[in-house]
Amino acid sequence: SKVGVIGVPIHMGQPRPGTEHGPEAMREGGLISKLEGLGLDVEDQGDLFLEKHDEDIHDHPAKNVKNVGSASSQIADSVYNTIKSGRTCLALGGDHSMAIGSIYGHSLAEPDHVVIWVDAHADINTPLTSSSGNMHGMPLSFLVKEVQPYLPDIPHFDNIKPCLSAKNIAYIGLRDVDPGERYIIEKLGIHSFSMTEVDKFGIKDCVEKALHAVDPEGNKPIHLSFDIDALDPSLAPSTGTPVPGGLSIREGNYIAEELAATGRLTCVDLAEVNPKLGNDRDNETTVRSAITIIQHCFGNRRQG
Ligand SMILES: CN[C@](CCCC[B-](O)(O)O)(CCN1CCCCC1)C(=O)O
Ligand SMILES: [Mn+2]
Ligand SMILES: [Mn+2]
Ligand SMILES: [Mn+2]
Repeated sequence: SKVGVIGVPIHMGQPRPGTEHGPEAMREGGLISKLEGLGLDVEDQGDLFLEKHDEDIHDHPAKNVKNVGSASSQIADSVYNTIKSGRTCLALGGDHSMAIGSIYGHSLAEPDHVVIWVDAHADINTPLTSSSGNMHGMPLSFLVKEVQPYLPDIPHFDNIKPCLSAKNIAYIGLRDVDPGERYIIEKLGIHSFSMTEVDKFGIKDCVEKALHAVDPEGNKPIHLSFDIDALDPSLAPSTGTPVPGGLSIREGNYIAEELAATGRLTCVDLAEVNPKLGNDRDNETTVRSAITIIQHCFGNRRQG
């Protein structure tokens, strides 16, 4: 099958420089040849050239809205075009604000797609519920229709429209959720399999329940937004917001294999790899984990 790889060198959604080097780190780790080794037709589109802007709004609760808004439009165009060309899209981050554009672009091509969000965090703060103002903690709030009444005006996001229903999202791996996010998740009934559920039910049941919850008929295109910090920090130390007690590589691989097995995985984000954090060994470990997850999203199976 055909894959289109897009580098998304964005870091403005969070304060720690380095996520803009995530795509190149994954390429240097051999990602493209490993995907080709799976027999895939891989088109590496290189990194998006994200326009740089001087921020013109300084009193907004969200930081860098102009740069993130501009990047989101560019990402959406690129993801849309990739999917419309008949390729599964692989978007390499870059911080998780990249998902605003990747999910919106996916929804333009496949309006009824569902989202599996694998992350230590819920990333659904609004600018008003966020205590940090960092937009990598907000992407889903920009996309979920039911949250819109709670959002303040957000300049520079005119091109991004809410495109998701709460019932079409499921979380796996949560273990650091802010109060405002918890309120939104409960109020909207967003399906959530935190590390508690992973421990309680095991990963097989969590994946099965998550998929059934968002797509009971098993016929919708799937968007996997995978934040590398979903994995245990021992597996992904080079990331900006690590939280102990994360997914094992076996659990991460299992999620990827099961989504791949549906044959409906249409867009994959791999977010929050920051090669500037930690030492070389930490970088290698993190990049290797990211590549392993991606390989299992695209057909590699532990059974052979
Ligand atoms: C949990 N929410 C955080 C982290 C967002 C992580 C984004 B991701 O893309 O990596 O998942 C953290 C907010 N906390 C900061 C420290 C004090 C308590 C709140 C936020 O800044 O909104
Ligand atoms: Mn920078
Ligand atoms: Mn996270
Ligand atoms: Mn995230």
